[in-house]
Amino acid sequence: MAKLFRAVIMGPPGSGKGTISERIAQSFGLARLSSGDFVRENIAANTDAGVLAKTYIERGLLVPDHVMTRLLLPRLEEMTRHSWLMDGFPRTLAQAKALNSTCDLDLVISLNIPYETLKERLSDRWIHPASGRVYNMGFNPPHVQGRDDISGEPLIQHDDDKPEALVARLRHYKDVAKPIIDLYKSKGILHTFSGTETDRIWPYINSLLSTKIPSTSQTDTQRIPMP
Ligand SMILES: Nc1ncnc2c1ncn2[C@H]1C[C@H](O)[C@@H](COP(=O)(O)OP(=O)(O)OP(=O)(O)O)O1
Ligand SMILES: Nc1nc2c(ncn2[C@@H]2O[C@H](COP(=O)(O)OP(=O)(O)O)[C@@H](O)[C@H]2O)c(=O)[nH]1
Repeated sequence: MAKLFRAVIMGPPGSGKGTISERIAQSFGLARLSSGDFVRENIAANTDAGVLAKTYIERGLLVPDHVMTRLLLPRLEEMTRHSWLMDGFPRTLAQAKALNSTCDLDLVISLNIPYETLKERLSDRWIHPASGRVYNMGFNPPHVQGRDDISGEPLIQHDDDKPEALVARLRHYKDVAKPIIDLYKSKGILHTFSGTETDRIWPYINSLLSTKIPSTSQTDTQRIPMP
């Protein structure tokens, strides 16, 4: 069996984690895992962790570490035979340490995008909540305005994507991400990509990953459902 590959993508809100994860999943056939999707699925399914998580998200807070690890680590342990890319976890040093004790990461991608760019992108971000598909009215608009391309269902905007919420979110990201980035740097697995356009960053990520994992066909792409 080919060696398994485990990676994490980090970056502030709007930095392109979701967009780039999707491209990586399509090009390299990794399972794409999103902590935000897991949280939302657990809320929708009314699991114990989901009910608890909802009380924090409603107040605009991050979900506490012990709830996140209870939600995610068992899923990762089930994925012993998959290569995967995780978006949105770890978001704190405690989460990074918990992840460390579950698996060995091969690579961490960190996106470094200027504030003005993040602000512009997020004010124009539209999401299909059920699938997590993300659109931008300029960069990748839906075929029909306000509707998801695949399901035709309505798109929504998150309140915390509004500029007034963004400054606080970015400050928070910088504070909590620094020790995580330092940890991965010290392990020699951190790769940082800077720029204002995903299409210009993507070729560098693509060529880095090409040296680490073999390309597979797009049909191998999977979005992992809830257990
Ligand atoms: N690792 C985590 N730790 C704590 N809370 C989390 C974590 N991942 C997700 N959550 C919670 C809080 C988030 O506001 C919510 C949705 O997450 P997510 O989909 O990643 O959206 P987001 O809007 O916070 O991130 P981004 O804008 O960077 O895509 O779920
Ligand atoms: N204009 C523009 N928008 C982009 C670019 N890359 C991503 N986006 C959009 O910016 C928003 C944030 O991207 P997303 O992948 O959701 O970032 P995340 O919050 O880090 O997961 C989405 O609406 C994307 O469609 C880019 O290069 N240019």
